[in-house]
Amino acid sequence: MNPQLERMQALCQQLNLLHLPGQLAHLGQLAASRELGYLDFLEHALRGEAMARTERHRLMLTRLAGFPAIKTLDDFDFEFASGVPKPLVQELGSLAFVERAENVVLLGASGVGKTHLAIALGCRATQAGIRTRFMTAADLLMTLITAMRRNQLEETLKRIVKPCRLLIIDEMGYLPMDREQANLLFQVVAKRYEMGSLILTSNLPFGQWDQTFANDATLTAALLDRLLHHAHVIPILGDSYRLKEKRQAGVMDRASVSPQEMQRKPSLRHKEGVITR
Ligand SMILES: Nc1ncnc2c1ncn2[C@@H]1O[C@H](COP(=O)(O)OP(=O)(O)OP(=O)(O)O)[C@@H](O)[C@H]1O
Repeated sequence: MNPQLERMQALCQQLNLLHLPGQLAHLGQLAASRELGYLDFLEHALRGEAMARTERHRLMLTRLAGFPAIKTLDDFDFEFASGVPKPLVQELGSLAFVERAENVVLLGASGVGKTHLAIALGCRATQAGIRTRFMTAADLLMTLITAMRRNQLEETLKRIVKPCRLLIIDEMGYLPMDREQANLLFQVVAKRYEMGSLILTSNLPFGQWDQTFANDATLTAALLDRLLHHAHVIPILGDSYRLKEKRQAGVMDRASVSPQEMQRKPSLRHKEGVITR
C-alpha cells in the first residue's frame, strides 16, 4: 500500500475515524478527477465521516431498543384498522410528543396492530437519534422483581426507566399483577411522569385496569391520573390482522373466532397455535 495512505489510516485510527480509512484512496482519486480545492476535499471527507457516524448511532439505538421486530408506519394498513386516526398517528410520527414528554396509549383486542404502531413510533424515534427502550410488561416486571430481590431496584430503575426518552411497555393487562408488581409498575409510571414519554399498549379498557393492578382501585386511579395527564389515547377496533391473514390464506372462516375470544390473548394464542399447526 502507498506509505502515505498507510500513515493516514493510522492517523484515522488514532482519531477514532472509522469510515474515512476505507475511503481515502477513492477520495484521493475523486479529488484529482474533479479538481476539488483543498477545503472542498476536506469538507467532503469530513461530511462522509459524520454521516457514517450518525448512521452507526442510529443502528446502535435501534439495536439497544430491543424491538422484537422492525415495523414501520408505511407498512400499517390504516384502512383495515378501523378507528385509528391516521392524521393523529402521522402527527405522532413527527415525534413532537417525545419532545413534550407526552404519552401514547394504544388500546384494542389481540392482533389489531397495537404493537405494530408502538414499534413503528419507536423506530422513528431511534432513527431520529432518540434513546428508546421496548419491553413487554411481563419482562419489565420480571427485571424489576429480580432487581428488588437483589436490593438493586433503584440502580435498575435508573438504568432502564430513566435514561431513555421513550419507553414502550407492551401487553399491559394480559397478566394480572400482585400488589408488589402493581406497586413496581406504578413506580415506573410515576418516575416517567412529565420527565419522559411512555407508549403503552393494552387489551383492556381503562375501566378494567384495576383488575390487572391487584384489584387496587386507588393505585390504579393514581397510575391512570399520571399516565393520562398528557396522553394521546388511540382505541383500535375491528378484527385481528393475524386472523385476516389466515382467512385470506383460507385456513379458517370468519366465524371461528369471536371478538370476545380475541380479548383473551392466551386463548387466542392457543387458537393460533392450533390454526398454524
Ligand atoms: N393495520 C395493520 N396493518 C399492517 N399490519 C398489521 C396491522 N395490524 C396488525 N398488523 C400485523 O399483524 C401482526 C399482529 O399485530 P400486533 O402484534 O401489532 O397486534 P397487537 O394488537 O399488539 O396484538 P397482541 O395484543 O396480541 O400483542 C403483526 O405482524 C402486525 O405487523
